[in-house]
Amino acid sequence: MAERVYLFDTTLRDGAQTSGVDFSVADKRAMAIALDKLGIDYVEGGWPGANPTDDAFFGDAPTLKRAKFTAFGMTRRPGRSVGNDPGLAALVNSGAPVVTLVGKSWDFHVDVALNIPREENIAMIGDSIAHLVSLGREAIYDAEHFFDGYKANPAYALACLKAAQDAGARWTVLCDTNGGTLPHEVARIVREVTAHFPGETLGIHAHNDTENAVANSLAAVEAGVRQVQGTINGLGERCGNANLISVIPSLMLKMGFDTGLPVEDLRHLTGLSHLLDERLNRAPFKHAAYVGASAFAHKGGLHVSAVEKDPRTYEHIPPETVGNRRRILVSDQAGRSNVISRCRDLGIEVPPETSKIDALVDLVKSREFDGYSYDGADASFELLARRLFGEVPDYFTVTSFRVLDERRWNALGKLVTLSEATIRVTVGDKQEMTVADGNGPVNALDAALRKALIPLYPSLDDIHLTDYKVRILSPQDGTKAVTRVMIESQKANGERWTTVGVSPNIIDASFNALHDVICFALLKFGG
Ligand SMILES: CC(=O)SCCNC(=O)CCNC(=O)[C@H](O)C(C)(C)COP(=O)(O)OP(=O)(O)OC[C@H]1O[C@@H](n2cnc3c(N)ncnc32)[C@H](O)[C@@H]1OP(=O)(O)O
Ligand SMILES: CC(=O)C(=O)O
Repeated sequence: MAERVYLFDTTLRDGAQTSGVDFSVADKRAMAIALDKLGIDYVEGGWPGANPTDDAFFGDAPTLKRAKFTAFGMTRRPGRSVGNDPGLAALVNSGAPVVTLVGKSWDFHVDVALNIPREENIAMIGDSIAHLVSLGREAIYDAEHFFDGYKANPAYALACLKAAQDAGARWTVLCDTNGGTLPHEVARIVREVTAHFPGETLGIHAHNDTENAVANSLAAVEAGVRQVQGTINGLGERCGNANLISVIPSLMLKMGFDTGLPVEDLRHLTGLSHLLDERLNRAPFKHAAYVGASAFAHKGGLHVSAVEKDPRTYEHIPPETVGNRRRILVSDQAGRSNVISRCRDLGIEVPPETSKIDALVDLVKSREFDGYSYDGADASFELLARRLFGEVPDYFTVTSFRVLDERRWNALGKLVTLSEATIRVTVGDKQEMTVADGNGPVNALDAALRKALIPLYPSLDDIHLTDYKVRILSPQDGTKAVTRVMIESQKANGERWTTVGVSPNIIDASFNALHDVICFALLKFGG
């Protein structure tokens, strides 16, 4: 039977120490519930007594069905009794059934950061853990800087662990607080520690300062620890903590451990990772292992050709196992297989003549050479393919446009820049000329184009531009540089699509991308 490894999530505590992260009580509640639903064993909610958010969160703690809700804090202050320590009192009063206490285990830290006798630190650990245990709490000792401490003074580091274990700690967790320990050192030290304490009482808490937090956590489990601490998406102080989104499937699928989660539930990992990004208002990291949009995205022609035959040729696991999906990209690295597969995904019927596919591959490559990028602009790729296959009607022709920008002092004595666009459009035998203002040249052009087209194609009325990105492709050319514009649009029904335009003239590049926005909308949603 597979051995059990316990999962401890500290997204809401160490994750809250990430620069730029500021959880609200509602964020904490949503994440705690999601972590519980996944089946994490311990959910550390924060540090009661440290700030009003954590006080409010613990004051009205979510009811977790499976996970043990955990409070975090530190050992008693030097020179105080446990019964007279406001920090410990806040932890006890939080009502959390489990309390994690951070305490020193590196003699250097005891000397420098606490500046107290080394025996007093050991007493602080033992007294504080015993106090919690006497009050019926499950107590966990996070041995801060354990690996650095063990390298400097193994006897002292082990004595700190012993104090916690003797006092009744359920777990003593070996922390690589500065994140500088490498996997071979973690493996060696954990093996040595398991000669003194059973692995079933030991945990690992790894920081990512050498990009090894996940590797260190897996090495520690391999060497004997049975609890892994980490965060969703690797949040945490400085470079972050071990990313549980990678740790969990690696433990289960690659190392054969039981984490208490059924393998089928790994499919929730991608959603959980995205939920955190949404709460933090961050774009998901495309290249994240297992759950990123690129984790199973195939670009090279040789890869796609083989993946089409059997995905195992270039995929370490089936993407669906973790709730992800395969993506076939089309770019200048593509061959026929990419293009055929992409067309199929987009519901484009692939013509039987290989010459048409070859023509599409050549067209994609030559447009990418000019600066287009179809990797992230599916709508422009679909239009390119369907145009080549003769499937896109001539909805409208823009015979000319003109954009004027004027910077002047207005009647109120304020400096303003005004934009105005004039556009001439032919639709069938009708000709339209419209003029519109905008808060910039692209906005004015967009407004003028819609003004001309909406009376003829009312379905365009509920389309909004949700993102507009400009990239300079030849910075060495200074202001003459070629620019690439990507526009993301959304219809009121929530559908989103991205188009691309390229030109040395930024207005022209924007117009090309806008033109595709409108053509794609007409193709998909009709007039
Ligand atoms: C490795 C880790 O990530 S541990 C978690 C770190 N997380 C945080 O610090 C976030 C939350 N922290 C806070 O809000 C605040 O630091 C508080 C409320 C906990 C404490 O605030 P303050 O009382 O103002 O103390 P401050 O933060 O300046 O310094 C920490 C104090 O704790 C002492 N201390 C540090 N570790 C320990 C420990 N394990 N046991 C007892 N005391 C400790 C320090 O020596 C220092 O004491 P001093 O004030 O006498 O110099
Ligand atoms: C406890 C903790 O966060 C650390 O030692 O890194």
